[in-house]
Amino acid sequence: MSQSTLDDLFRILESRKDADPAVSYTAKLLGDRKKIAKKLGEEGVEAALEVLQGDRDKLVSESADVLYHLLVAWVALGIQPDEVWQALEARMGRSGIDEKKSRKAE
Ligand SMILES: N=c1c2ncn([C@@H]3O[C@H](COP(=O)(O)OP(=O)(O)OP(=O)(O)O)[C@@H](O)[C@H]3O)c2ncn1[C@@H]1O[C@H](COP(=O)(O)O)[C@@H](O)[C@H]1O
Repeated sequence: MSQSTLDDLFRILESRKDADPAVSYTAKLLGDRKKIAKKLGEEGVEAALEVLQGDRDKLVSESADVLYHLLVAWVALGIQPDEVWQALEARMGRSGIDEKKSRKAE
C-alpha cells in the first residue's frame, strides 16, 4: 500500500460520512467515536501479537486493519492525510535516538 493508496482510501472513507450505517461499516463507526478508539486499540494489539508470533502473513492482514481504522479516526477528527505526511517528512533525516536525547535535555 503506497501513500497514494492511503490517500485514495481516505477519500473513500470521507465519502462515507453521510452514508447509511446499515450499508457502510465506516459510516457505522463514524457515528461512534468510542468504537473507533476501541477498534483502533484492538487492531493495534492484534498486530503487536502477530509481531510476537512472527507470522508475517497475519501481520500483513492486521496492518491493513490498523491502517483502515487509523484512517477512520482521521476522518472522525477532521485530520487530512497531508498533515500526517508533513509530520513524518519533518522527522526525516533525524534519528529517533537524537530526538529522544533532545527531549531529555529539555
Ligand atoms: N479497508 C477496509 C476495512 N478493513 C477492515 N474493515 C472492517 O472492519 C471490521 C472490523 O474487523 P473485525 O475483524 O474486528 O470484525 P468484527 O468483530 O465483526 O467487528 P465489530 O463487530 O467489532 O465491529 C470488519 O467488519 C471489516 O470488514 C474494513 N471495512 C472497510 N474497508 C474499506 O473501506 C471501504 C468502505 O467500506 P464501507 O464503509 O463498509 O462501505 C471499503 O471499500 C474498503 O476499501
